[in-house]
Amino acid sequence: MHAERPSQSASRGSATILVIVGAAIVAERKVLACARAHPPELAGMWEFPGGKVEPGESETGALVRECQEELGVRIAVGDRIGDDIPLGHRRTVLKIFAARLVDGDPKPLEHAALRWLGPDELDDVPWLPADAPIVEALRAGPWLGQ
Ligand SMILES: Nc1nc2c([nH]c(=O)n2[C@H]2C[C@H](O)[C@@H](COP(=O)(O)OP(=O)(O)OP(=O)(O)O)O2)c(=O)[nH]1
Repeated sequence: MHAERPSQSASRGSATILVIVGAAIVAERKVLACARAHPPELAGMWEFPGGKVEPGESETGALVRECQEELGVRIAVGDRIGDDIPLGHRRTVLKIFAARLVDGDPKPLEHAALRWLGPDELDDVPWLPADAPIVEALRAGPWLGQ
């Protein structure tokens, strides 16, 4: 037996990689998009709800916590959508998961606005640039009934 190698998603060399998780919450063939309220350089850009995975937290656990904090809903986390997306100059990676609502109606507790977008409406909002491959995967994939 070979010894198990350390997870490449958790570390590269000696430096820890910061993981940001986002939820593509789908209901009735629409996905929930959220307008950032802050910081000023990101305000008005749209994203998937989520945030940083805290030390000791699982990616799924972080996503459930962030959606509770940001939207006041309970979600069930499903499959990954797309690949890991490197973010900016830091050792940060974005991972998006499909999700569905289990309890509650999303409210913009931390965002400037929320919109449910069908497959023909995905270009109606200015997404954060890093989200472009995920938007394309949603447009082409099965999640919105395509
Ligand atoms: N949540 C989220 N963040 C994204 C997406 N696309 C993208 O580039 N980002 C970037 C924007 C931010 O630089 C970073 C997430 O930071 P954040 O401020 O939402 O994370 P957080 O809630 O844990 O942070 P904090 O305000 O509690 O410090 O990832 C996305 O679709 N969803």
